[in-house]
Amino acid sequence: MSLEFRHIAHVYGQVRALEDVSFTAPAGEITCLLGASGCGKSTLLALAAGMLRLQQGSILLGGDVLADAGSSPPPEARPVGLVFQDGALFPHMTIAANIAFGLPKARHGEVESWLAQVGLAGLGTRYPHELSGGQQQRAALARAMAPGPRVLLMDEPFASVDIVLRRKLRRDCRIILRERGATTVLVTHDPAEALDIADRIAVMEAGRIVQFASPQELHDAPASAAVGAMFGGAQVVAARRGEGGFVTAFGLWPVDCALGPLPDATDLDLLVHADALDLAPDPQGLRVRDCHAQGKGVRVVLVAPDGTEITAETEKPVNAGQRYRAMPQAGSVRVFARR
Ligand SMILES: Nc1ncnc2c1ncn2[C@@H]1O[C@H](COP(=O)(O)OP(=O)(O)OP(=O)(O)O)[C@@H](O)[C@H]1O
Repeated sequence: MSLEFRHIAHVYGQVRALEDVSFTAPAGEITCLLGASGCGKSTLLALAAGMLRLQQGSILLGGDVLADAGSSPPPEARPVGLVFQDGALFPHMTIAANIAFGLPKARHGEVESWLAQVGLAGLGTRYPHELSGGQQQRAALARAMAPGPRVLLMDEPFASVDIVLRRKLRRDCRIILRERGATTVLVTHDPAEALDIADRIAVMEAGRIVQFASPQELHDAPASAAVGAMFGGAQVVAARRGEGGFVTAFGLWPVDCALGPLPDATDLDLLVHADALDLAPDPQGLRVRDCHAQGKGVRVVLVAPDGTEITAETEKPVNAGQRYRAMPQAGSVRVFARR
């Protein structure tokens, strides 16, 4: 069952948290709301959950109105499951009792199979404080999913778990959610997490959706330089269209470094991947500020005379005492009109 947001706007007093947000989380898929702190992700989720009343717009579940400005059913009247950052298990109940909580008595026999599904077989008699953070989150996931909600809303569900376990947990979680066919909306501020778990990503900026696309589409065709820079080592370089190329703080870059059509604008943002920059010694070039071997390659931070920095990735360490020219490879730079 799809979850559709239509023209949602929300204010807290003078603060405009959401402005004309419209998108559809497709049935059975995982949709991530991704954006910096304060962009409105949690507000959107709280509106869907019924923890906030809708002020403007409507939310539809499977094509039927779930809530609008005239009617906003409370959370318990909505067919949605909720998972929050801290898991929020009931501390005085065992894990099994937590999972059984939302189930009718006749279905309590299903608890064991839920424990097994989330990798907690044999731990049902423990209390939440007797589990690790990751185990608690998995129990919270099982508790939210056991009643079979048509929609699952998750706000930073892996935030309290360490980075190694987090990766495993979200991959397990993706498999369980996809197998169950739950329509999921998950809030995160971490682009890597969104890429790892989502079928679709709604990228938010200051209360608006700036792009709604699959991870592949975001990688191949970001809507702006800022969106592109969120994913995978790319950086934004300010430039001006000039005679023979792009005038940047790092020198003149030839037009053939551009990928795809050029926008009809003078002020530009260039999206450049660190590993697409070639460095060549140049006494008039950029100063090396840092050179850090990371195992796979070497990260080199260079500084232009005006203090602007750029990062390159090279195979071998550079000479920190030398100056270098940084030149993007042909066809490696996406060019956007500056907004
Ligand atoms: N109860 C509130 N009263 C006033 N302003 C609020 C309230 N809740 C949120 N805001 C403001 O609304 C905007 C959106 O907040 P929201 O919590 O939805 O963002 P977010 O993207 O989820 O942020 P974070 O990642 O930090 O949780 C922010 O400017 C925030 O300061």
